[in-house]
Amino acid sequence: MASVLRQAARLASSRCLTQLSAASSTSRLGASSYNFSPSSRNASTSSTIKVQLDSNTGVAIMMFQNPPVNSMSLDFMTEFVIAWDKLELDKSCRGIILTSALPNVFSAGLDIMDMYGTTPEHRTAFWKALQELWLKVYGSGKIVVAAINGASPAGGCLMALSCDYRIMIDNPKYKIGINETKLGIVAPFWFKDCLENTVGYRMSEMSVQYGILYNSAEALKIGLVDQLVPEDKLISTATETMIKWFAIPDYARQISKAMVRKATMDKMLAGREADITNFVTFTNKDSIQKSLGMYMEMLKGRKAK
Ligand SMILES: CCCCC/C=C\CCCC/C=C/C(=O)SCCNC(=O)CCNC(=O)[C@H](O)C(C)(C)COP(=O)(O)OP(=O)(O)OC[C@H]1O[C@@H](n2cnc3c(N)ncnc32)[C@H](O)[C@@H]1OP(=O)(O)O
Repeated sequence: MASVLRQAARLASSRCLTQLSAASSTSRLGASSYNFSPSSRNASTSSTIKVQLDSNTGVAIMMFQNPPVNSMSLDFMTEFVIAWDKLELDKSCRGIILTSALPNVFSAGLDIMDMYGTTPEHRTAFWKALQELWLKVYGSGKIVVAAINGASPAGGCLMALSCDYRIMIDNPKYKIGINETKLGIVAPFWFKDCLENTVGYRMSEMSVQYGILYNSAEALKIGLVDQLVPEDKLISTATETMIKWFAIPDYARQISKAMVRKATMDKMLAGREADITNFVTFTNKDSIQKSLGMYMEMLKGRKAK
């Protein structure tokens, strides 16, 4: 155990968890001191990411607004990481709620148009941006809660899986899951690892092969999300949940989080270059380009009906 703790302490000062100790101001706020007065809100906005930080509570809400479906394009992910870095450096921020500013969709996942018909250079930058985003969110010392207010397939699901807690609107029309095989593509190992860490080996084995998208009740049943709430209670529940987590001393929680996530993080960090090469090589294939093209056609055709 002592060696695990030493390792975790080393991790806490490593590249991906540099924010851990910086944010370790122990339990400044308990639930009783919660005050969400509008005057205490800081707002910062890029074109696709909107951030509201309440410096009284330490809760930041990061909203995706990349219409029509919050697809994770290179531009979106770049803006996400810039906004994320600002929050990480802000000591008044102890937790981040991820949600969508658009109706009916949390995120449609990776922007297919960034993978379809683009150059290898573009796809390299695209994949690096995705790795960066994931490393930041998954490796954050802050408490991160996903408030899932709509569809959340593939990359959208990965984003939710990278959080500490997932709350979803209780509505059967909203689906979440790792559905890549349905597009004729393969989710990389770290998508699969995040799913497996959350729902277990057997469930992820079925899930990634079939490319299953679960409705909200099914997602709760398998543990893909932690809680379902009515739409009008989503943000208040996410905020209250966050305040409860704030009662745990930051440093102890952060070290514990780092210990639990270390193996998954290390695997990605060690395989980062190979993962980029795999992605670019895989998406260079004619058959994969054809699958992506057909999927886009299907999406557009569905709309035309
Ligand atoms: C062996 C080694 C392997 C290494 C790795 C190699 C391979 C690559 C792995 C890549 C991992 C991929 C991850 C992904 O995230 S892939 C994306 C998966 N996403 C989806 O399947 C979602 C598709 N979209 C939908 O199901 C729906 O759009 C919706 C999110 C449920 C919303 O439905 P609705 O409100 O009805 O909107 P529309 O369907 O009408 O869509 C509106 C417009 O948005 C366009 N759209 C939708 N999704 C995407 C997307 N992901 N990227 C780009 N564009 C998207 C859609 O075509 C419509 O466009 P239009 O208005 O111009 O017609």
